[in-house]
Amino acid sequence: MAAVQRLLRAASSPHGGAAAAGMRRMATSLASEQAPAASAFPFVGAERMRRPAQERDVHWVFLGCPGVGKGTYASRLSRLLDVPHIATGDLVREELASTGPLAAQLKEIVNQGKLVSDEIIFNLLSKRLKKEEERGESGFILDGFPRTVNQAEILDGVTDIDMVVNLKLREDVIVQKCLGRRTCRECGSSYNLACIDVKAENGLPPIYMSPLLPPSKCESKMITRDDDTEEVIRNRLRIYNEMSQPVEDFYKKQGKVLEFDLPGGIPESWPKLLRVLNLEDQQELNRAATA
Ligand SMILES: Nc1ncnc2c1ncn2[C@@H]1O[C@H](COP(=O)(O)OP(=O)(O)O)[C@@H](O)[C@H]1O
Repeated sequence: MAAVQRLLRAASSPHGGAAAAGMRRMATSLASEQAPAASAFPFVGAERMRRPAQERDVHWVFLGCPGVGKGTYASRLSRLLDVPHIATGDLVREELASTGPLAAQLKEIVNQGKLVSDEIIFNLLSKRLKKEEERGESGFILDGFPRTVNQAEILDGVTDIDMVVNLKLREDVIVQKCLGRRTCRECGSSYNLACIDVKAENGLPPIYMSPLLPPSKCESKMITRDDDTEEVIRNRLRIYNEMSQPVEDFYKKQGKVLEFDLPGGIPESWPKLLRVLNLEDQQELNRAATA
């Protein structure tokens, strides 16, 4: 983890761009600190999953269009496996909500649905990883990062990503889901007011997703993200297809991508995801431990 951090710090330094070649060299020298390369789909080994989180060393990436549900499933898996869920969008929003020097600059970029610079992202990420190291945490489930091939290459230079889960959902549903997203301004819980019920068409399956309504304590405190307007959502989808789709191809070439078509809302999708990840046993073990 320290190696990942040092590299991300180097990438976010003012000389980061010019130091690309140096970064590669650094990555090579840091390689000796890394664990031996994992097989493409280590999660299929149930034994590995039964080991404590420190030994399991989960290094996963969640890809997928804005609003597809990366945060929902990545955070559930992070609780199940006891590894940190690191969402760069959350790091950006924390910075936005602060009085830090970056806040005004970030607001303009994010509210237009554009990507913030790699330098800023590496900076935020390296601060987050430093906290993780101080807390003695290990492993990660990354959500919203990498979003460009450049980010993927830098990450690839320093750490071995075991698996990339690519969540997929039809675009018309994604727009409805983003428009329905709400967060409680007090406790930070996420909800969705959209009731999605679309028929099968043009070879696409029907899909039903019930709304995820807030409990009464949160009802009057719902807020909508400034970048969840239809215009900005469509812009984010366009930018995703242009900048982040190539990241899928980057990892596909490495044989690390698990494609996951969401069959519906959480009640339908979560058990299916656990099944394909071979994690049903883990859920049972956690239940037994907390019973
Ligand atoms: N890896 C990244 N690279 C560049 N910009 C990012 C990255 N992660 C998040 N952002 C910025 O934060 C915004 C919100 O990100 P996120 O919460 O992941 O949104 P989404 O719902 O679009 O997946 C993005 O639109 C972008 O401006």
